[in-house]
Amino acid sequence: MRTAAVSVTDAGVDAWASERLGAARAQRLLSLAADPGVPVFFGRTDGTAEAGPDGAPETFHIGRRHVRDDAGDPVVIDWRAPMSRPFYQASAADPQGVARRRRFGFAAGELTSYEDERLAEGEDDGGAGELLRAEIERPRSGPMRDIVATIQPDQDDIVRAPLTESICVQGAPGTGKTAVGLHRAAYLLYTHGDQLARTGVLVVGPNKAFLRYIEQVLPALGEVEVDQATVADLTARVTVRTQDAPDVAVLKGDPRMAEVLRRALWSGIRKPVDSVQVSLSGKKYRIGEERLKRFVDDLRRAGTSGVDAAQLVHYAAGRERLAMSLAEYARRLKEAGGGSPTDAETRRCARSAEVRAFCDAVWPAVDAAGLVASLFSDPEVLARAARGVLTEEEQALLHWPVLPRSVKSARWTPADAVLVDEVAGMLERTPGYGHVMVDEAQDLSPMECRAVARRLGAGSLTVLGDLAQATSPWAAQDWAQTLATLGRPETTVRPLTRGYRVPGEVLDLANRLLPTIAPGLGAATAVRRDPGALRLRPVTTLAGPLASVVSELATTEGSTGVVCADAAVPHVVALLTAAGLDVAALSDDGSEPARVAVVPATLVKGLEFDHVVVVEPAAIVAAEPRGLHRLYVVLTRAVSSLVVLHREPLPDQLAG
Ligand SMILES: Nc1ncnc2c1ncn2[C@@H]1O[C@H](COP(=O)(O)OP(=O)(O)OP(=O)(O)O)[C@@H](O)[C@H]1O
Repeated sequence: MRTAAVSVTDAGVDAWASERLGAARAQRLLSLAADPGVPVFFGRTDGTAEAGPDGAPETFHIGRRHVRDDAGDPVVIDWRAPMSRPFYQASAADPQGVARRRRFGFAAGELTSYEDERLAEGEDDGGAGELLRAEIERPRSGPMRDIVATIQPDQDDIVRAPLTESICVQGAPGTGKTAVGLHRAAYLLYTHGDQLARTGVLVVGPNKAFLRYIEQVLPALGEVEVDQATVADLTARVTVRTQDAPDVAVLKGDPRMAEVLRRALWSGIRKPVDSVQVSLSGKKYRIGEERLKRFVDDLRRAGTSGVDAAQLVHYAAGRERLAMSLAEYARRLKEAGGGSPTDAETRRCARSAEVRAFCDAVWPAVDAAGLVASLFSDPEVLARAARGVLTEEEQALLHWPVLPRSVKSARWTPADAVLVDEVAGMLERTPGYGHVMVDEAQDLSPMECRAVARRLGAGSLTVLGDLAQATSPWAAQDWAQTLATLGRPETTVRPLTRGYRVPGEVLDLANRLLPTIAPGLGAATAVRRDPGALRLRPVTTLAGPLASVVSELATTEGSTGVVCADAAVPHVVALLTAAGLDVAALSDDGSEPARVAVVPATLVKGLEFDHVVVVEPAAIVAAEPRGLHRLYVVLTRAVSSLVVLHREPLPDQLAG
């Protein structure tokens, strides 16, 4: 196929055609470029004799993309094609026409092993084969890998759900939520490529370190047309310079703020107090006050009380339509007098100085950041918009203690940026994607959910998260509220319960926190156990034991994360560096993590390391209000081994 693409000859029709052909050929070659580290296929299904044509059993190889032979017949089937489905879904109980399933093991592009399940003879490994274990335990370096070779049936159900279906996946740590979400995006792009190429796919993640970690997965799957962003990226309309205190952040993330902003915006519209004279192709027409009032009222109603949110007239569009209403009215007057003004003349009238001046007076142009700044700067302005919605104490929390010299130079916070974006979304329609995937969704505030919902348009949603890992102060107790605020209240919540990442011994430890942090939420069951995976080490001094553990791990293949309370990061880096170890702190600028990385506890969510050393759990718990939730996240990052070093006693819940 590569040779055929290279040898496409340029018939030399014209320069434009040649250029297009060249671009198409380059694109095709890119899509055919093989990663030498991954095989052309990783699985095979042999059909039962009856299932094949002429009674002969059919054999399919399954791979990352389809491959044809010279005659154009398929030799490898794309994992996303309907024909590949039995590879993922067939079982001894429901063989789906598959007599034997074979999985291949590879290392550095070389075939190293294979594993068979003779489904026709009632034999299947229940998704716990050696190859799955080997794949999970393969040492990690760099970004996240795809799991196409070993997607499990419950995961596959989610990956292949129809595009129109919005899904919320509630899954314990390491159950494959992120992996499943990304594979779903790849599946949807494959299955509905034309539609999604127009509307796009958006992946929303918690921070840059996380996006960096997942960014390679989709290109590795052959999909490149996906935008990846944090909520901060999506709402970057003002320069964020500082953080809010937690109580202020909670208030600014509260959905009541949307009502306050809505009122503030639309209450800026004033009643016309006089008639207006407009000119249309050289003649002047007077429009009476009552008629002007009706124009304004009708448009305001269309902007504030539509039956369907999608039909609401945006503020800026309302302004344009008001100008057009005046011009159209003048046109009708002129026509009644026997004139026949053209569309261009009518539009010119709508842009005329008199009409502009009228619109500026009754329907003033609004700057989103300016509106939020005026609310925070002027208690009276805020009180008018917030009366009956926020208490006086709450209003007081929102006031800026020091007024900024300009809107631009204000000390905006991340929560403010979301509010500014909310206003911008009322001013003008925000372009929406055809599918939006939100990871770590348990941490979004209601106002952040609204920001994501604005990008959703008419599309569908994949929400991934774990209520037990909710560390933000506005954390929800259940998914209903989040899904409603994301604009898809009817979304079904699907649990994933098999833990792939974390060995059973480590998961058992972390699960002891669950009754306290998320009562009622089911614990995951680990697919693997390893007696050596967990070491709890009380110590009297930190420096020596830490250096010796880390230097021991540094000699192993794969990645090591030393996780500690954020404030302890410089100290831990200094201790390890003084011991001659090559370590670096992980930062949130999206740069590549070091092979041995010191990771602030608040940045570790969604990431994983072959080996994790947790330093002083009590300090991690003490650092924030939802510290036990944070500790649960921290304890569930290890693929192969977890060492816990502590001078202070472990939290009571962990003592088993
Ligand atoms: N079917 C699978 N085959 C092989 N590896 C898998 C499979 N499912 C998940 N994994 C691996 O398990 C690890 C955890 O997956 P992932 O990060 O998607 O979990 P998660 O549910 O998002 O976890 P968390 O909530 O802790 O962030 C990853 O290394 C992933 O590649």
